[in-house]
Amino acid sequence: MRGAQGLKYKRLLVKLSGEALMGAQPYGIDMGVADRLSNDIAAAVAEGAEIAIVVGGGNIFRGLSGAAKGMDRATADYMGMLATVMNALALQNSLDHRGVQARVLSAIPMPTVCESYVRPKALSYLGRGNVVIFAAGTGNPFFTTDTAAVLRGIEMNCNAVLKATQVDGVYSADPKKHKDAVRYDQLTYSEVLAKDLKVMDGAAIALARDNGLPLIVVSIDEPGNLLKALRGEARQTLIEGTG
Ligand SMILES: Nc1ncnc2c1ncn2[C@@H]1O[C@H](COP(=O)(O)OP(=O)(O)O)[C@@H](O)[C@H]1O
Ligand SMILES: O=c1ccn([C@@H]2O[C@H](COP(=O)(O)OP(=O)(O)O)[C@@H](O)[C@H]2O)c(=O)[nH]1
Repeated sequence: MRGAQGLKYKRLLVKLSGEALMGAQPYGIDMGVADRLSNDIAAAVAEGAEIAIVVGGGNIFRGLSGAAKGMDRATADYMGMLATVMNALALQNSLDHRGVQARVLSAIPMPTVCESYVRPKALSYLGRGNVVIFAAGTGNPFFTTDTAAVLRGIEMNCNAVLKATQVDGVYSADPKKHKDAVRYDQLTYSEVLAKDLKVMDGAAIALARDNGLPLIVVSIDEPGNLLKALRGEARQTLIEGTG
């Protein structure tokens, strides 16, 4: 039975970093982690939420690392975007096994592998309760999947973008390196940019600010956090507003 009562956000864009899918492994996809994330997504869909996902590719290939080894940055970035497609297919497969219909839409057309991104098609799938997984980032080199998440979040009329990460919010400094870092419950976009808080890249924050799209940063290590975030009950940092 679908009904979105009690949800603060009905339509959410979830950004999953490639590293989230890696689990404790040094590289690649841990299907156990993909399955745990799928359980959270399935629970959210069962509550009537409309879930769109942008997956990263950092567990397989990052353009910047390729460029550091002497590749052309644009070529390396295309390889990074292809890595996101692999992650998207793994996640789709995992959702499929839970009876959740998920569609992979790629910003780089590859018709024998998955569907291509077409905005009205994506909107129609979301309206029908399908999970939509956006692959290949924005389709352009020199961008990140964080920026792709905000872009698709705006295009899909999402109520917010939720960045599912390894920390439980935005801190005054990287909490993995600074034990005394302070966690914020709420920040404005301008504060994140002015303090240079590196939880999402500046292009993504500026795009969200210019379009008034709220950003939520939560930990994915805690099972059930997605549903809590949709209800507005998760331990998180909310980025919105002016000032
Ligand atoms: N000010 C900050 N607040 C929170 N996390 C931060 C901050 N600065 C750096 N980080 C780091 O950013 C990481 C989250 O970014 P994420 O996008 O998940 O990683 P990736 O680099 O794989 O895209 C956290 O694991 C944390 O260690
Ligand atoms: O619009 C985009 C999105 C991603 N990428 C490339 O894909 C890689 C993987 O994405 P990202 O680093 O954002 O993944 P995450 O950190 O979320 O795992 C990046 O390093 C870039 O090389 C790109 O070129 N354009």
